[in-house]
Formats: sequence, C-alpha cells, structure tokens
Amino acid sequence: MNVSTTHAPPARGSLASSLHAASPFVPAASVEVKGLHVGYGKRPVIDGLDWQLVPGQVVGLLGRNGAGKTTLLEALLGLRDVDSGSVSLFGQPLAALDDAARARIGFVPQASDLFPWLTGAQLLAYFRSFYPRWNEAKVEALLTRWDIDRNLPIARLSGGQQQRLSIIRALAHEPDLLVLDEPVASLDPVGRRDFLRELVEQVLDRGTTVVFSTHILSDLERVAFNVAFLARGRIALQAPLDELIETTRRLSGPAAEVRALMQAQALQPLAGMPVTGAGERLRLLVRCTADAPAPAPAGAVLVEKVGFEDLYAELTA
Ligand SMILES: Nc1ncnc2c1ncn2[C@@H]1O[C@H](COP(=O)(O)OP(=O)(O)OP(=O)(O)O)[C@@H](O)[C@H]1O
Repeated sequence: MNVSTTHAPPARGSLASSLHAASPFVPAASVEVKGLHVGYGKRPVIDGLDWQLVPGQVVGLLGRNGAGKTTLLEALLGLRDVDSGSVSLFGQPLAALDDAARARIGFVPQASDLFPWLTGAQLLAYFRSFYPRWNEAKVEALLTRWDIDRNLPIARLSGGQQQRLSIIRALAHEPDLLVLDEPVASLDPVGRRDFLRELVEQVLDRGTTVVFSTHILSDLERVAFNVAFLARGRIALQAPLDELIETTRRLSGPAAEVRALMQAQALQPLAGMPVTGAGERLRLLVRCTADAPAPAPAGAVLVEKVGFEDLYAELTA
C-alpha cells in the first residue's frame, strides 16, 4: 500500500519548480476512473467501476456499510493497491502524479490521521510548510468559528474537534480536489451545517471539486448536491439530487399493465435497477425525461414520487 503518496504532504523541494502546473485552469476532468477493480483476496469490492468528476462538481458518495466507499476513495488517491483499471487526476495518470498535482489534493480520511502529540497550531504549522498556497485567514476563521483550542495536544481534543481540525487542514491549502471520507460522522448537527456551508463556499469561491462519502441523507437533501450511488462495486447512478427526486417515479401494479404503460410512454427503468415484483405484480423505478414525461396513473398501475430514503434503499441494494 502506497500510503505516503497523497496522505502526507508533497515533497517540498520539487514543489516550487512545478508551480506552473498547479494552475486551476486545467480543462481535464478532476477525476477519471476507468475499469477499476479492487478486491481483497478473491472478493471483488470495486468491480469494473467507471467514474468521472468534472471541475467544480460536488458529489455525495452513498452506499451501504461495506459497499466499498473507503476503498474507492483511497484507490482514487493511490492509498490502496488496485487490481486493474486506471485512475487519472487533473489529466495525469495517478502513478505519474507530480508534486504540483499532489498539492492540489485535500484528503480527510475516515480515521483520524492527525499526530496526537502535536497541538493543533503545531500540526497546521507543519503542514503549512509543504504547500505553495495556504490560506491563513481561512484557518484562523475556522479555528475560531469551530471553537478549537489550537494550543491543546490533539489527543485531548474530542472526536468531533479532531474531525474539524482534519477538515481545516484539508481546506487550508485551497485544494482543487477535496476528498472526504465520512467527514461529518462525529460532528453534531450544527457542526455538520457549518461544514456543508464551508464546502459550498469553497466551491463557489474556487470551483473546487468535492467528493465526500456520507450516510446522512438529510444533509445532502439540504444542499442538493450530486449524489453517486455505489452498489455491487460500481457507480449505479450519479445525478443532481433534486433532479433525481423530481424525475423518478415508482410504478407498481399488474405486471402486464406496468409493462404496457412503460412501452406506451417509452419509460426506462432507473439505471442499474433490477425489476422487482412477485408473481403477476411488478414494482420498479423509472426516470422520466422530456421525451418520456411522468405518466398519469393508468388502470390499476400506481404512479408515485419517491423520497430520498427509498431511492437510497433501492439504488444501493
Ligand atoms: N484491508 C482490508 N482487508 C480485507 N478486507 C477489507 C479491507 N478493507 C476493507 N475490506 C472489506 O472491503 C469491503 C468494503 O469496505 P469499505 O471500508 O471500503 O466499505 P465502506 O463502504 O467504506 O463501509 P462503511 O460505510 O461501513 O464505512 C468490506 O467488506 C470490508 O470488510
């Protein structure tokens, strides 16, 4: 496992020489994954996954426990060995990522990777020395707003305070790609709201590409980010959440009538969705489009809007 590549700051010496490459105006996708396979032993966890994140996109990565979110996010950053497939960041293959590109990445891991014997101030001073950009004003504002005692050893901060410090560290060098693995897991509701506000500001100010895994659906509903559903080792679907809720319908009723309605209106099952329903009854989700608008209930077929939790349950099953 190549933990040192992006988890630790980039080597200082070669950074200055390659600052030109750190321009935020690179047209390439921030993240491009093709045919990624990652498994443990013989068990595949990521199984032929394709994914692309364009600059300025904010994506909430959703999936059940054990679906492979951490495995995927770490594989994106070169922190996990992969079996096959390719990952490019900012148009550069992961294996050939230069220091300038590394300096454009911020990562908040699921488990704290802060040095517990340092104080918050010492930790931030240490990391500051490695990056070409460092927004001291933002660091100061967040330390104050999030009420973190910078002079306490990190070991004596609460779990939520450590998580906040980890987020501050990741935001301080103004990354162009921010990857966060369950960043709000130990934050209280106010902390989560503040964190989301900070993300939105980051994106509005700098066009940062953000991907973060979470189990807290209500946070995503509030901000209406893009959501990506990880299931069976692949991204089953990625779409703006509000649009997804608006355009998805559940059809249920006698199988023949449901199929006839779908055919008449050219409705397609939602991507990757298995068609479910016992015996003669059928129940499935469809995505309505301009060409295939939401149908009115017909005969015995029920047409319903679907809430986010139901969508999550179906798409991650
Ligand atoms: N180092 C490892 N060795 C063996 N199996 C592993 C290892 N890391 C993860 N796994 C397995 O890979 C699968 C995916 O784990 P991963 O942590 O990526 O899931 P996750 O979606 O992040 O889960 P959660 O939501 O619970 O954090 C799990 O079944 C897990 O047991």
